[in-house]
Amino acid sequence: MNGAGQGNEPEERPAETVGAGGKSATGATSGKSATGAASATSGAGAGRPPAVTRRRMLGFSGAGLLVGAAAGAGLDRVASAESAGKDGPASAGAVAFHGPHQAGIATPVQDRLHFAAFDVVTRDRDKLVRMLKEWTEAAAAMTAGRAVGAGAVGGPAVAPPDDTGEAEGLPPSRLTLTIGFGPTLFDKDGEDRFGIKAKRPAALADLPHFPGDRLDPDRSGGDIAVQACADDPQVAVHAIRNLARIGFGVVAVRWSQLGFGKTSSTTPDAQTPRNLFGFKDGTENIAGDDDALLARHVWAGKGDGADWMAGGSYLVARRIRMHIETWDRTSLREQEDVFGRDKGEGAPAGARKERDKVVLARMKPDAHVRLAHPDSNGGARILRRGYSFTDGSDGLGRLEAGLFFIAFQRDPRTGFIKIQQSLASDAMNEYVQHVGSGVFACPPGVRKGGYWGETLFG
Ligand SMILES: C=CC1=C(C)c2cc3[nH]c(cc4nc(cc5[nH]c(cc1n2)c(C)c5CCC(=O)O)C(CCC(=O)O)=C4C)c(C)c3C=C
Ligand SMILES: [Fe+2]
Repeated sequence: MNGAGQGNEPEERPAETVGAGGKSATGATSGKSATGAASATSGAGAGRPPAVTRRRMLGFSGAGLLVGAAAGAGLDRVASAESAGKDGPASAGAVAFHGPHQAGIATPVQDRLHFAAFDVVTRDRDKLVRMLKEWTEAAAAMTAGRAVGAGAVGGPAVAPPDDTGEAEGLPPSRLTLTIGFGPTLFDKDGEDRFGIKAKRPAALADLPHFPGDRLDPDRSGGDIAVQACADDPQVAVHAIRNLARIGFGVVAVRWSQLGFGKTSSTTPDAQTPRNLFGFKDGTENIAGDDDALLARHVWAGKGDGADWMAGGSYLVARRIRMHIETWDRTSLREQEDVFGRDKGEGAPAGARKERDKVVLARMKPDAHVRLAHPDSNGGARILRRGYSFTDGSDGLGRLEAGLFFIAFQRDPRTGFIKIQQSLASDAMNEYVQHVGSGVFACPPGVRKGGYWGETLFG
């Protein structure tokens, strides 16, 4: 993966490396940095391995960290030279925030997710835009491994800190923040709260009811969604928490979801991850550096009917409960028939290796892969970026576990909706239930000096 698909330009940022004892490369252990910004060397980061830390890193040129468009070979090399910690070079890297497309779509998938859907609680368009600008500044800082504003301890003692502080001392962890706008932002019960109703893309259609859906309204919808992905859950949670704090009075969290163990990747050369059914998941996903497939199936284009979305993409999220106890009492043969791939290797039915040619006719007619395959859906393809979740148990001795399915596409009507309609006869339906849902228009990437949603509101 070389980041070509993402297209975000490399950024060069000065960075400060901190030793295990909390002593910075400048020799300072606490107090003000060269720019006067405060930095704390104890607390969350104490005792952690040397790493590029998320603190005030301005004005320091001694230990430059090149942050690339994606955590490709070049980035990893620099990160390992400057900042490899116990989690390895990849987790120390930063992913560029600015560029033609938002990061978090075609960029390599990180290990952890914190997804949050917000309701806008004001009717004041100016306030909303102001918040989006503040969010953008905070997002650019956090993804680069810096604290928000004056940081956790850099502001006046009489005011709440600009940054909540729990990510102090942690590396950027490849944090990406991806924003999307839901249908209700444009039109809530017929009301045009922010003067953007006419700009609602036809592709941002409400998802229809699918057979078997048991959607919880408290885990569905939302005016704005933010997908935070990182290799460290604390970094992802810190990002969402700080955006929610900044947005107080303008937005309120409607629902959120934590995820672990990515179930698809955008880097086919890496080992394919497994889902909670124990199967390799993401084998046939769109690769993050496949510019032709991304242009055709993932990025919205200028001629697609909503100019402000050109370079953006549509995110569909589904909280899918997996009845793993039932699954675990199912024979191996039945499990493999359900998917049409074998469990050990991930090979398609009748083949030996994961990447062997798929012959749909060798699969059961109701096999998941057969029904989801482009040949069964008029060529439809989506980029999957889902995560497993477990949210405790349900009081009936069952784990509340499943897949938080996320897919990006150029148009949900010809992407997710088309495929999900085919999956009505999926053998897997006996073992899963869709309990949450959302669809969001993710605008193009942010130019330097711009803000999230500028093409829509500007
Ligand atoms: C509507 C889209 C899809 C939903 C919802 C979905 C749920 C879901 N999938 C798995 C596990 C696997 N899916 C696999 C392949 C696959 N799935 C979809 C779409 C949806 N899945 C597509 C488009 C594909 C690729 C089909 C192809 O081109 O061959 C696989 C096989 C390996 C792979 O290619 O990824 C597995 C395994 C679960 C567990 C799940 C809901 C809980
Ligand atoms: Fe699937």
